[in-house]
Amino acid sequence: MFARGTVSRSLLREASASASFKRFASTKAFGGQSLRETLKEVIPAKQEQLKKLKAEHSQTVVGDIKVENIIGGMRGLKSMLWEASVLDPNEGIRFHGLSIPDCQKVLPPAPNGKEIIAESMLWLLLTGQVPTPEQTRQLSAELAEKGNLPKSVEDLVDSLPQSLHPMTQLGIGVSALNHDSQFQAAYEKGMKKSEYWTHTLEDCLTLIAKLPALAARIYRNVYKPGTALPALDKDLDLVGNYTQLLGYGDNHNLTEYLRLYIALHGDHEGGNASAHTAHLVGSTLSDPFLAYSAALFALAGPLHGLANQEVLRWQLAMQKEIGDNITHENIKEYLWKTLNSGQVVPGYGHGVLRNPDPRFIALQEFCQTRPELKESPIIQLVNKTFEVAPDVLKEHGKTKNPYPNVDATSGCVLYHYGLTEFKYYTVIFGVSRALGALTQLVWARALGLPLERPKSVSMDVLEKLVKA
Ligand SMILES: CC(=O)SCCNC(=O)CCNC(=O)[C@H](O)C(C)(C)COP(=O)(O)OP(=O)(O)OC[C@H]1O[C@@H](n2cnc3c(N)ncnc32)[C@H](O)[C@@H]1OP(=O)(O)O
Ligand SMILES: O=C([O-])CC(=O)C(=O)O
Repeated sequence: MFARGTVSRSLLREASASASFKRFASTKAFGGQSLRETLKEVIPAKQEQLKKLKAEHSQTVVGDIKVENIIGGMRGLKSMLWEASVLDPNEGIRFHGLSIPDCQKVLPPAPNGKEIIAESMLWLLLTGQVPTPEQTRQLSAELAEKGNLPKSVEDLVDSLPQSLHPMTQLGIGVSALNHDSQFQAAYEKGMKKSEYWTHTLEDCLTLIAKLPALAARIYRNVYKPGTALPALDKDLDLVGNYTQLLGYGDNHNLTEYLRLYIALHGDHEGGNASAHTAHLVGSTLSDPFLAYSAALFALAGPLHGLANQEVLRWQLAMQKEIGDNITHENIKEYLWKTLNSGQVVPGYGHGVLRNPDPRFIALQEFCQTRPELKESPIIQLVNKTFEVAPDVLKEHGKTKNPYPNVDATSGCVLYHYGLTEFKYYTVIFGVSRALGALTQLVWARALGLPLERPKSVSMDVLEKLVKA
C-alpha cells in the first residue's frame, strides 16, 4: 500500500512486538527524501484507495444511527475520515498503527534528547512513515527558518489586553497569520483542485513553524512583560526553540517533557472537538490559519483541552484543603465533595476511552524517570488521586470511563518545573494539536474530501422517524 522505501502498516503494527523492533529500526533509514517528495509518493496510493472505496462500497452499510447518537453528541457514530490516527477505546491512540511505546522506540529524538519530538511525530502523521534522524533535522531546520512572526502579527498580539485569556490571544494570532496564506492567494488566482494540497501543506508548515514564536510572545506579554524574546536558534528543534523563547531553555528536563507532551498531544483521531472543528472549517476551503484558529477555540473549553488548567486548579485546591495529611481517605472525601457539588472531576472520563489514557501513562512514566518529579508534592498528589478516583467515580455511577485522561497530569508537571501560570497550559496543547489537525487538512485536500454538511433533525422529525 505504501510507496517504495516506506514502512507498511502491518510492519508498523508488528513493531509493537519488541523482538521485531531492531529489524524495524534498521529498515527505517530510507535516505534523504524530503517531506514534500515523500508526500508526493504516498498520496497517489491513498487517492486510489479512496476511489476504490467509493466505487465499490458507497452503498455498503457500516453502522446504524441510533436516536442516542443524534441526541448524544454523535458518540460512537462512524462519520468522518481521518488518516493519521485511530483511537481504540481500550488501547488508546495509535498513530498510523504505532502505539505510544512504539513511537517512543522508533521516532528520532532531538540530538541532545531522548523524547519524541514534534518534527518526527509530524512526519509520521503526514506520511505514515518513520523519518530518519536526517529527515527530522531537515524538517527542524525548515521550521526554524520559517519561525519568525510577521511584524503585523507581533503588533496585533502586543496590543491585546494582558487580561485576555492566552487561548483567546492564540486564536486571534493564528487567524491573523492568514494575511499571508499561500492557499488563499492561490485560490484567488484560480488554482486547480489538484494543487490544493501543495499550497495547504505550505501554509500548514508555516503555521506550525510560527506557533512557538506566537505562543511564547503571548506568554511573555501576559506573564513576563518587558522581557526580551531571544532569536530563534536554527540548530534547535521546534520545542527546543519554544522553551528558549518561553525563557526556560536551560531546563533540559522541562524541554524534554515538553517535547514528549507536544508529540503525544498532536493527534487523537478526528472526532475530538478541536480536530473535528479544524476539519469542518477546513472543509469549506477556508485556509489552514482560519481552520486552526477555530479549532483552538474548541480546545479552549473545560471539557476538552482547558481541562489541564482545571486539573491543576482542582488539585491545588485539594492540597490546600487537605494540608500535609494526604491520605486516601482525605482524597476520597474531596472527590465526593466535588461530585456532590455537581461538578465534574477534571482529568477523568473520556468520550471514547474506557481505560487509563496511554498518554497519561506515558507522562507518568516520564515522572518516574526523574527523581525531582518522583518527589514532587503535586505529582505525588496526582498519583494518589489516581489510586482513589476510579473507585469513587465507579461508585458515583455516572461516567462511562472512571479513569484518567491525559489532562489529569499534564499541567501538574509544568507546575512542578516552575511554569505555574496555569491559564497558559492550553496554549501548549494548542501548539501541539496543530500537528494532527493540520495533517488532516493536507489529506482532506489531497483526497478532495467534500464540504462537511451532516443532516440535522428536529425532535418532531425524530419522533416521526421513530414511529415510522
Ligand atoms: C484532552 C481531552 O479533551 S480529554 C477530556 C478532558 N475533559 C475532562 O477531563 C473534563 C472531565 N470529564 C468530562 O466532563 C467527561 O468525561 C468528558 C466531557 C471528557 C466526556 O463526556 P461524555 O462522553 O459525555 O462522558 P460520559 O458519557 O461518561 O458521561 C456520562 C455522565 O457522566 C458524567 N461524567 C463524565 N465524566 C465525569 C467526571 N470526570 N466527573 C463527574 N462526572 C462525569 C457526565 O457529566 C455525564 O453526566 P450527565 O448524565 O449528568 O450528563
Ligand atoms: O479524543 C477526545 O475526544 C479528547 C482528547 O483526548 C483529545 O482530543 O486529545
